[in-house]
Amino acid sequence: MKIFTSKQIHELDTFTIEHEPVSSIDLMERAATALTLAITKRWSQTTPITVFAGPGNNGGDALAVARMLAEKRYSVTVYLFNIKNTLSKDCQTNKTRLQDSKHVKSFMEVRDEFDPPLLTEETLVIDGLFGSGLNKPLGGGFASLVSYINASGSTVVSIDLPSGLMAEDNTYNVNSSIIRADITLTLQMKKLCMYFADCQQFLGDIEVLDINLSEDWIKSTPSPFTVIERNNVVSLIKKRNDFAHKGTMGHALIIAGSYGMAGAAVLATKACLRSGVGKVTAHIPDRNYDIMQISVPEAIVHIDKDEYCFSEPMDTEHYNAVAIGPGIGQRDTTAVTLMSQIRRTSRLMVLDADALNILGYRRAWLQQLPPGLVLTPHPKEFDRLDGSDNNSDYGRFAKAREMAQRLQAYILLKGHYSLLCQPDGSVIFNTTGNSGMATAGSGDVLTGIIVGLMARGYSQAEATVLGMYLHGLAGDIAATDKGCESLIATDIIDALPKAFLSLM
Ligand SMILES: NC(=O)C1=CN([C@@H]2O[C@H](COP(=O)(O)OP(=O)(O)OC[C@H]3O[C@@H](n4cnc5c(N)ncnc54)[C@H](OP(=O)(O)O)[C@@H]3O)[C@@H](O)[C@H]2O)[C@H](O)CC1
Ligand SMILES: [K+]
Repeated sequence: MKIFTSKQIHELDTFTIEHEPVSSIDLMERAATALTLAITKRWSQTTPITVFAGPGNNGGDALAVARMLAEKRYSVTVYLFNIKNTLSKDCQTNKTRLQDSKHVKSFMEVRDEFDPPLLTEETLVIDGLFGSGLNKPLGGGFASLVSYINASGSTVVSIDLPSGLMAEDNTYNVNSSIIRADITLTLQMKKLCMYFADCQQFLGDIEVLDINLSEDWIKSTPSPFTVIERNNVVSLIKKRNDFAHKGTMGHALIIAGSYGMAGAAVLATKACLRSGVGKVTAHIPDRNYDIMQISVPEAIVHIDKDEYCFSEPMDTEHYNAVAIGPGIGQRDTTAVTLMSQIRRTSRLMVLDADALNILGYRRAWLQQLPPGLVLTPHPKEFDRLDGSDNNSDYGRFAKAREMAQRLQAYILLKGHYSLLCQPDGSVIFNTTGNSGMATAGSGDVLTGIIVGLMARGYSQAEATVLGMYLHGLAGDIAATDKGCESLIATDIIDALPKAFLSLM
């Protein structure tokens, strides 16, 4: 599924109006009908409703919704903010239609002075101040109104977007000037900001309302940003050959787990074995030998000459894919060995955890990375690689996208919605997964899955897409059983079989 920018959605709007054809006011009426239905489904006629409408089409939607609710005998009070004395054409038409309707309890057009009405916990506020046409953070009277609504304790339904929230980049926005909605009823499709963790505080629950904008336009218009859907993943899954044996199903090498961090190696290795690969070799320091042999009898164990850490590069000819990083630590020996391992490895490679921290603390080395690597940073690891404290998820996303192009790497930025930035500039968002997966070892599991899939014959793009989807899906399956609070990384591994099966 594609994600479009607000500028593109505006074009989609115009295209639909021309080609369906439908008049712009009728399209607004369609949107308002869907919005009204979503509201009446949730709240009964006894709910007192206060509608705040802005001067653009978001406000037009709100006025139409107010009229429809009033006609359904809801008690509706409406404030239309027309500070500049200009309303969009459809907003103006809906103002007239509202004034002509006999059922609206009270309608007030605000030109300058505004005495905020009493809002209680019983009030349902419909926020139609600004939507996708917002062009800068709210200030002045609008910022005060937003703070007033947020402090009121009323339930807030936002139309299309919480007013004050930009559809894409909120890096320089002012949090106190953004509506904190309980529900956002967004039109036709989710906007980019809805995939970022730091915007969730404003959005509440999101419901997407289909208003039948042009399917043809949506199909034929490219977007660099997409969301993985189940059918994309199902079509990626390779069939196993009936005559397969372990020698033909790929051999993964996992370099992980310094002394004291054996668990990271164990988790990555187990997850790798559960991802369909033929064989897995774990390269670990001597001290972790028994732990690995006992914990994962299916693994082949290769011992480093150092008792405690990764200190000698491996010959990787015999492997199909290599993962380096979980729990390897950041000793200087390991750092130097990591670089020489990267240089001499011609196989598909995923770098995670300490491998990324080592690079993050020696950023000059980034220039030496070969193209085609898979990097799986969480936000802090990414910030180290990037050398800055990114203070917004959009900012981090934009930089990861740029870095993936610059390094020609596949950067899988982990988060509530993990996203994969590809060397060609495209970004794929993943929506499987849950907050229970924010737990130690979860990332090691993902690395194990990805290296297993690459060893099994998937390309970097396929393995990362399938890997992040499966990882999240296994986490969701595990959470139905264990709940989010108690979920641990091992539960994700244990749910991998069910996750695979659900896609077959
Ligand atoms: N395709 C769809 O999904 C449909 C969407 N609809 C609704 O339309 C809005 C978008 O409407 P638009 O008129 O483009 O924009 P807004 O209503 O969000 O806002 C425009 C007005 O807001 C003023 N503005 C912008 N930023 C600020 C600010 N920081 N402070 C004060 N005022 C601001 C702007 O004035 P300017 O003079 O700055 O241009 C405009 O007056 C979408 O969100 C949906 O709700 C359709 O109804 C159906 C199809
Ligand atoms: K809004």
